[in-house]
Order: sequence, then C-alpha cells, then structure tokens
Amino acid sequence: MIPAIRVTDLVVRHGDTVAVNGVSLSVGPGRIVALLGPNGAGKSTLLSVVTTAAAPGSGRVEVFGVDTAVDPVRARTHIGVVFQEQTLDQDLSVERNLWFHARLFGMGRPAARERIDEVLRQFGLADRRRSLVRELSGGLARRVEVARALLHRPRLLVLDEPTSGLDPSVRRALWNDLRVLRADHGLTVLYATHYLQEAEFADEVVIVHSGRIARNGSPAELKAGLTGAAALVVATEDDDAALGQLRVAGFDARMDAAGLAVFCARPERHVAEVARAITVPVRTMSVREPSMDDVYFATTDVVGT
Ligand SMILES: Nc1ncnc2c1ncn2[C@@H]1O[C@H](COP(=O)(O)OP(=O)(O)OP(=O)(O)O)[C@@H](O)[C@H]1O
Repeated sequence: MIPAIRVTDLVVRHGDTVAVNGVSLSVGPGRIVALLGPNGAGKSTLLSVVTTAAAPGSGRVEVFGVDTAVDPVRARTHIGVVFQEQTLDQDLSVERNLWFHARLFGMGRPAARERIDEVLRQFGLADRRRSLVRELSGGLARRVEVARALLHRPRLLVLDEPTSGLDPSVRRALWNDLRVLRADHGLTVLYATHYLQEAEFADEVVIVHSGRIARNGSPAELKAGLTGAAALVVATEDDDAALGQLRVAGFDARMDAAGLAVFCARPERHVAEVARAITVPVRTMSVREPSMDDVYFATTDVVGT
C-alpha cells in the first residue's frame, strides 16, 4: 500500500538555521496525525515541504507516491492546505473565494459550481455564500478555509494550527468535521497544534523538537511508554501524616497539584498496599494515568537538556 505521506531523511535550512534535521516519517492513508512541539521546533517548515510550499534541502517527500520536488503540481492535486494565518480574500464573498480556488485547480465552470454547492452544504455555509469574509466570525472563516481546502477533493488535508484563537465549541465542531471526513471519505489528516488535548484525536502523535522527531506513537502508546507519571492520588484526613507513613513503607509519595500522589507503574495494583500503609482515615483514592501533557513535557524537557 502506498503511504499517504512518506518523508525520508528530510533536512531543511533557513539560512544558517537547520529547521528540519533528518526527519523520516510514514503516514498510512486515512490516518489522522498530530504534530506537537515547542515554538521553533520545525513543524511549520515540515508542513510547508509536505505541501510543496518549500523545497527540501536534502531528503525526499512523497505524497501518495508523488515526489513533491519532482512533480509538485501533481502532488498538489492530492493535498488540501489550511495555513496558520487566514488566507481568504476578506473583500470577496465566501462563494467567490471558493470559485477562485476551483479555477486555480482547473475545475470547469459546471463542475466548480456543483462542487461549491456541495461543500457549502457539507460545512453548513449555504446561507453565508454571499457574505463577505470580513463579516464572518473567526470560526466561520476557518470553516470556509477547510471547505476551500477540500474543494478539489484532495486525499490529504494538512492544517497548521487550525484552531488557534477559536473558542472551544468551534474547535470541537472542526474536529468532529474532520473525523466525519475521515470516516466517509478516508481522508488523511496531518495537523500541527499547540493544544495538547487536540492530540488525543489523532491515531498517531509526532512530537518534534529541534528539527527532529523526539517521540511518536499512538496517544495510548506514548502514555504507556512514560515511566514515572502514573500515580495513585490519595485524599486523607491528614495528608502530611499519610505522606510520612507512605515514605516509611517505601513508596515514592509526593505532594503535587492534585494532592498526595503515590507514583508507581501500575497504580491499580497497589491500592490495598497503599491503604495498609496509611493509618489515618482515607477519604478517596483514584488512579491517575499519564496525560498528553506528561508525555509532551517529558519529551521536550528531556530532549531540550
Ligand atoms: N523564513 C524563515 N527564515 C529564517 N528562519 C526561519 C524561517 N522560518 C522558520 N525559521 C526558523 O526555523 C526554525 C523552525 O521554525 P518553524 O516555524 O518551522 O517552527 P514551528 O515548530 O512551526 O514553530 P511555531 O510553533 O512557532 O509555529 C525556527 O528556528 C525558526 O526561527
């Protein structure tokens, strides 16, 4: 099976800065992949090469088997892009913006008209078709951008921080749309985000740091691979006394933001043992699994030092 995206030993420089430093990555069709990483990690640069906006310094990028450096025009037929900054023409209507895109991708008039009607309906924008973009809310304008990106029926949608500045309900609606598109059309989605909880929607998370892939895997794999973050969180009548008792019993117990945390690899297996070690009354005990935040900070801190 041809991967939707294959990146091989990619290096990209901006002047003296090595923005992408030897990245290799393969994304299967229909997968949803999140790119995480601190500012300046190289996410946008990587996305710009995948979308043919920038050329690789060395290495190779293929989109559905098409080498983006050899045949960028053909590669672009497979790719829809939603850029970090809004790129709609503010003084044109929603419909006109879509029309220009359709013409840019060589769609004939009848086909363009039909497809524009279809995406406007699909994204709930039919009643806004004649609205000027500058009259739209940020959330609606984003919807128009996603609709535009999908107009030429690409198989891969690339989004660079698509939800930044959008309110939580608009963000949730966008992710629902993308999941439906994947389910109905097998769309492959690659997106960069700084909202760590948005990485939970992905089949695979790729954490980029200093131009390299620092860690990648499914959200569950990344969390399971994290040692030292899972804990039993205990609330007692006297947490200070309980802390001392747990330490005497040999547990790695600490006070943190959640309260008294007992760190252990499989917390659910230690409930009885922890309860036995504490003589003060226990109010509640709960298992805390590692979060995407734990994975992110463990990865970027370790790599950054
Ligand atoms: N046009 C440019 N000219 C010079 N340096 C650049 C240019 N674009 C990016 N860089 C540098 O390349 C590195 C990677 O930047 P890039 O924008 O790809 O990171 P990013 O992970 O997308 O960051 P952010 O989360 O802030 O968008 C950074 O050191 C950045 O300063």
